[in-house]
Amino acid sequence: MGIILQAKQLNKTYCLGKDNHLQVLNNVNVVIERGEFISVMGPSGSGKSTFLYNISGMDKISSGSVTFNGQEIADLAEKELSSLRLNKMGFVFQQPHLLPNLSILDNIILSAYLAKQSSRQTINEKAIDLMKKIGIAELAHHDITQASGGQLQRVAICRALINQPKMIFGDEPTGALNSQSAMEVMEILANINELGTTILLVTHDVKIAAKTDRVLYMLDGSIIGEKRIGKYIKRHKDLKMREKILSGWLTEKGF
Ligand SMILES: Nc1ncnc2c1ncn2[C@@H]1O[C@H](COP(=O)(O)OP(=O)(O)OP(=O)(O)O)[C@@H](O)[C@H]1O
Repeated sequence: MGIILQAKQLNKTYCLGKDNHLQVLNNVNVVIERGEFISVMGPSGSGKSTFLYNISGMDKISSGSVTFNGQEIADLAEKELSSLRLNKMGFVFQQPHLLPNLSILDNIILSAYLAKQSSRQTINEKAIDLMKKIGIAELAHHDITQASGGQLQRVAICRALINQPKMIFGDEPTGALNSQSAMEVMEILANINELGTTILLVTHDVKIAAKTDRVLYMLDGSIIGEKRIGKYIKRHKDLKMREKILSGWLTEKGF
């Protein structure tokens, strides 16, 4: 398998003004193996999103080290970093952030055009294929106003997958969805992970975390514990047991 991402002594401090600094990440160490499906939990304000932005190169670390695919992110020039995010990483946020003047298909293929990896025809075929797998092929030529929240989040997942990333980062990807759509999106992410893509997502929801292999618990900018629950096997009884184990563990942590 091997390591895809490693953070060592990662610190992030925001400057709020003269002599006013806020340390949000505090000596965070983490090793993520290829193919893992990880969730990050913890109270509001504990630093989960900041952690995600700093390990994915979306924000600049203050000190320490983050390596992705063996490459030190802080050593990359802005152009190399953009290329890394475009070609090797996929992002899904709480809101899909789609462009309103483009069709759903064009929203999905835009980053593939920017990546310039394949011809226009190949990209279109790949996008349609992805949309079929994710159950939204009929929406290809629709406007984004013609789709539901759950469908738009599937569009965002297709967009994140179009350049075949090594790893997907999700910041509350199911946070704005009703429980049924949230579970459907989680099934899609679990299937993507089964095919080998590493996934890390931030969530407040035990039901979401119960479908991941390992849960990191963040408090006051540090990872203070982790729970390995292994690969999710799609059996209802098994899921209930995983939720129960996780809930007990989170209660111990004071969540
Ligand atoms: N750009 C910024 N400038 C200054 N402070 C920030 C910035 N971004 C985040 N913070 C602060 O960092 C702390 C951690 O925020 P972060 O969003 O990472 O927490 P979180 O655990 O993801 O919270 P939530 O669960 O509510 O989304 C908070 O105190 C927040 O106010």
